[in-house]
Amino acid sequence: MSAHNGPLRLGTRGSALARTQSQHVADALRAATGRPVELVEIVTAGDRSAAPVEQLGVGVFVSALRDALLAKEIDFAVHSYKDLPTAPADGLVIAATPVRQDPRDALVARDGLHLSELPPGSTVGTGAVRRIAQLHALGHQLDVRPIRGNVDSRLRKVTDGELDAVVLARAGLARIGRLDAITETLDPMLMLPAPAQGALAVECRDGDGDRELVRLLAHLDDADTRLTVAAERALLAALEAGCSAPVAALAVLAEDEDGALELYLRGAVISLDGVRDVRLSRSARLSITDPETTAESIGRELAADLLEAGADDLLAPGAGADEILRPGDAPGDGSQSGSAR
Ligand SMILES: NCc1[nH]cc(CCC(=O)O)c1CC(=O)O
Repeated sequence: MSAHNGPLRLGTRGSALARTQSQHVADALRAATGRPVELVEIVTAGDRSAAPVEQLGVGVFVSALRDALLAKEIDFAVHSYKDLPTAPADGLVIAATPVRQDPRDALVARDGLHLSELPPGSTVGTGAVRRIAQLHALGHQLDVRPIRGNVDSRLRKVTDGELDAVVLARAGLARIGRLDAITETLDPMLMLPAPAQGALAVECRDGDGDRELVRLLAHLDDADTRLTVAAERALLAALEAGCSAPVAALAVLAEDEDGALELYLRGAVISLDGVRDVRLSRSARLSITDPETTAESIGRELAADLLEAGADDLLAPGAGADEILRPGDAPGDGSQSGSAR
C-alpha cells in the first residue's frame, strides 16, 4: 500500500460537494475493510484562482488531485466520474466505481413549476452545453442563460428571483442533501444526461507496491455501475476527437428471460441551438466472461451509428458553440462546474 502505516489518506477538494462525496467513500471503505481513512484537503489552482472555471477548464481540479497521488501526498482520490478526461492517466488506475446515484438531470424552478409549465421567455440557467442544447431543442422558447458557480449559488439564483429556473445534476443535489429543491426530475428522453453523470471514480496509484490498496478499494466497486459507465464513456471517447458539441449518453442494464445481462445504451449529439439533433440507441447482451469489453464495444458502435447519422457535422469545430456561448464559456459538461463540485 505504502510506506506509512497510519490511516489511508483520501485527497479531496474543499467544496461541500467534494467533501461530502469523499467522506461517504471514506465511511464505506472503513465499513468494508476496517481501515481508517483521513481526508486531506487539496487546494487546486482552480480553487485559488478568481478566474472563471470556464477559462481554467475542469481539468485543473482533476489534475491537482492526480499530481498529489503521483507525489504520494495522498493514497487515493474520489472524482465525479463525468469530470474525468476519457484518456487514462499514466501511473494511475480507477480502482472502483461505487454505486451510482440517479443519473438524471433535475429542474429547480420558481413556484414549483415543471419544465412544460414554464411560460415562453422564462429564464433557465445552466452551464453545460449539453443541457443548453437540449433546452433549446424542446422548442419552448426558453431564454437559456449560461451560469456558473457552485450548487448552492446556482440554487440561490432561483430563490433570489434572478432566474425562473436552473437545471443541474440530481446527483449533486442528492449528495449535498438538497433534493427538496427539485421541482421536476427530467425524463432522459428530453434531457439525456452526461456520460457517467451521477457516478464516482475512486482512483489510486497503479505501481507494484499499490496492489493491496487496489484490492481494498475494489470492495467499493459496483459492477453494474462499472458496466454502464464503460459503455457511456466509450461512446464519448469515440466521438471526442476535436469535440465541442454536446454529447449525452445513458446506459441501463436489464436481465433477459435467460438471466443474461443486456445493456441498453442511448446516445445523443445535439447542435447548441437545439435545431439539429441525432439520437440513437443500441442494445446487446453482455458476454459472461468479459462484460466490460462488450459494454465498451456497444458504446463505440453507437458512436459510429451517430456519426453515420450526421453527428459528425455537429461535432465539427465551431458548429454553433461560438454564437451561443459568451467568450470564455468553454463547452463541455465540466464547464459549469464551480467550487461546489
Ligand atoms: N461538472 C459539474 C458537476 N460535476 C459533477 C456534478 C455532480 C453530479 C455528478 O456527480 O454527476 C456536477 C454538478 C452538475 O452537473 O450539476
